[in-house]
Amino acid sequence: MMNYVADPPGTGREPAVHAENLTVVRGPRTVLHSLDFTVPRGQITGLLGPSGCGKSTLMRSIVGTQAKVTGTLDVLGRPAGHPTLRTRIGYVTQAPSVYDDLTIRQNLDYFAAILDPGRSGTDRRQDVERVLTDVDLTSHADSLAGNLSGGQRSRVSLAVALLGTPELLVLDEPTVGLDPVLRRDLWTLFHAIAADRGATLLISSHVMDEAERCHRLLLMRAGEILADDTPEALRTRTATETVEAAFLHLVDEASAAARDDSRENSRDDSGDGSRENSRAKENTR
Ligand SMILES: Nc1ncnc2c1ncn2[C@@H]1O[C@H](COP(=O)(O)OP(=O)(O)OP(=O)(O)O)[C@@H](O)[C@H]1O
Repeated sequence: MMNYVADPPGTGREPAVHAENLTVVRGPRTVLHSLDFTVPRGQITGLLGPSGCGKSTLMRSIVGTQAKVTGTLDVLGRPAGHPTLRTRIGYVTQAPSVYDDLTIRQNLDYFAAILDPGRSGTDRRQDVERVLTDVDLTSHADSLAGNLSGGQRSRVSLAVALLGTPELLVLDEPTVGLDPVLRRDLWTLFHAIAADRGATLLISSHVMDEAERCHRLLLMRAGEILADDTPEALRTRTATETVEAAFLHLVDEASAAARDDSRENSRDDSGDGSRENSRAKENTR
C-alpha cells in the first residue's frame, strides 16, 4: 500500500484506517469491491461520491457495525470492531439519535454514562461541559432537544460523538440539509477539532464543494475508489479547476476504460469462437 509503513499495534503511529482488499456484501449484492486505501491521522479526509455509492457502508465497516466484511480493515492499529476501539471512535450516523424530550445536557449526560459507565459523576459532568463548549451550545444546554433547529441538532450529535475525546471521528453526511452559513460554521469546527486535538476526521458528503475543505479525499463511485489524494493533487492531475470537475473527469476516464475492457473481452470472445468454429470444421473433415 502506498505511503503505508506498518507499525506494531499500539504505537499510535499507524494510519487511522488501513484497508486492503476490503469487500462488503449487503443482501444479494457486493456493495464495496476490493478497496485499498489509508486514512492518515490528524487530518480531515472527505469521503465523497454520489448517493448509493457505498459511503455509509464503508463508514459502518470502519466503526465495526457492518456485517459481511472481508479483507483487511485496521482502525487505529486494531481490526475494525475490536472492543478497545469503542471509546476511541466517535460516530455520527445520518439519523442522529438525540432524545427530543431530554435537554441537550441531559442527552449528553445520558450518552456519557453509556459510553463509560464506570466513570465518576464529576468526570462525566466535566466531559459534558467540555463538549458543550466545543460545539458552542453551552447557552442552549437546558433547551429541549425537540425544540432545536436543524443546525443545533447536528451540533448535539457531534457533541455526543466528541464525548470521551475520541481519536477518530466518523461523520456520515453531517451537513446534509443545512444552510450555507451553518455548513461553513460546522466545517470551521471540524478544522478546529483536527488542529487542536490532532483528531482524525472521516467525513462523508455528496456535496462536492465540501471536498475543497478536506485535507485528503477518497472519491467513490459504484462501490469503488476512483481516487485517494489531496484536492490540489486531484485538480492538477486532471487539469481541472475544481474537485467536482476532477471527479467528473475521473468518472469519464473510468467509463472509457470499462468500455475498452469490454470491447477487448468481446474481441477475445469472438476470437475464441472462430477458433472453436475452425476446430469444429477441421473435426468434420
Ligand atoms: N440492507 C441492505 N441490503 C441490500 N443493499 C443495501 C442495504 N443497504 C444499502 N444497500 C445498498 O448498498 C449500496 C450502498 O449504500 P450506502 O448507504 O452505503 O450508500 P451511500 O453512498 O451512503 O448513499 P447515500 O449518500 O444516499 O447515503 C446502495 O446501492 C444500497 O442500495
